[in-house]
Amino acid sequence: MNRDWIATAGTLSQALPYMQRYAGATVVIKLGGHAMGSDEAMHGFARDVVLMRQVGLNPVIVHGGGPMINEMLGKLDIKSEFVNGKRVTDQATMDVVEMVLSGQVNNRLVQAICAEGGKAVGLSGKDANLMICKQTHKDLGFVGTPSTVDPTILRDLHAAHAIPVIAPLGMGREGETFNINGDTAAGAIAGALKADRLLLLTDVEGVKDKSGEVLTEIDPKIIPDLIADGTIAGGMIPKTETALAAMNDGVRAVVILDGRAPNACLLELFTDHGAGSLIRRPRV
Ligand SMILES: Nc1ncnc2c1ncn2[C@@H]1O[C@H](COP(=O)(O)OP(=O)(O)O)[C@@H](O)[C@H]1O
Ligand SMILES: CC(=O)N[C@@H](CCC(=O)OP(=O)(O)O)C(=O)O
Repeated sequence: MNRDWIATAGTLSQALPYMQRYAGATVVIKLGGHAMGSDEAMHGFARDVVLMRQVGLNPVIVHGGGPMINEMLGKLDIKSEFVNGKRVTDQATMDVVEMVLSGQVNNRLVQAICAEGGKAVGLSGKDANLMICKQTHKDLGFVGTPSTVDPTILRDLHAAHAIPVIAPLGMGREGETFNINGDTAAGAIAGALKADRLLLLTDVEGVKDKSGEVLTEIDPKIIPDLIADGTIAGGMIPKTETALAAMNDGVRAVVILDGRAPNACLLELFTDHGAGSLIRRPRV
């Protein structure tokens, strides 16, 4: 039993009503490469996911791995560049991306969740036609945007009490392999599942305003203005755009939070104060 977070949360009695409220809920969690830096962080995350499953939630994990891909490309002396947060992906780069995401990062995360007592099953967007992609933009090469998402396999895995762990890769109609930005993949999967929550775990506490304060709740209507005036920039743009697209597809709420903080997901889901920046339609 994971007791650390109970100490942080205050009391178990505070958490219980939230656990009951979320019983049966689908929660898609995107774990970015920066948030899974150390083995300790990965195992801490794995423990939280196992506890979620034990109290009756249906977690779906989508991972990134940008820093790990960079490291391998560096070793192989392959240069890489990003345009608007997306990696320009030629065939040689695609081969490395697939090897690192499916062969290394996915396997390690599956292993960590299994070691903590969960039944994790690793797959990529290619498995069971989970994500069929179209090319995002010619200039980016093999970068894909999911055009058809079939979440049947994820429902089957939940019925078997398993925890799906997904590498952000997809298949093209011509049999190509596409590299999908991790946030985009998580948003597409959350939308297809009409998830109750999409948690985007990153390396900052949340979305910050101009003065650097974390915005604990954001009305989706103001996000385009925050992007236009430069308050939201860089890697936070795809995250907030993913949040808007996922909510459009029927996801109830999205939270952007610090994945490096201990018990981040549990504190978000099972405490009064939550964590990070909550994006949802204001109640009327
Ligand atoms: N308004 C903002 N609030 C918080 N972070 C922001 C904001 N605008 C830009 N950022 C940047 O976005 C980064 C998160 O995006 P990214 O590095 O792509 O994360 P990840 O690798 O976890 O997917 C933060 O580290 C921060 O530098
Ligand atoms: C198209 C594109 O940019 N794909 C990403 C996929 C991994 C990812 O998203 O990793 P993080 O979440 O750790 O940033 C990449 O090649 O780096």
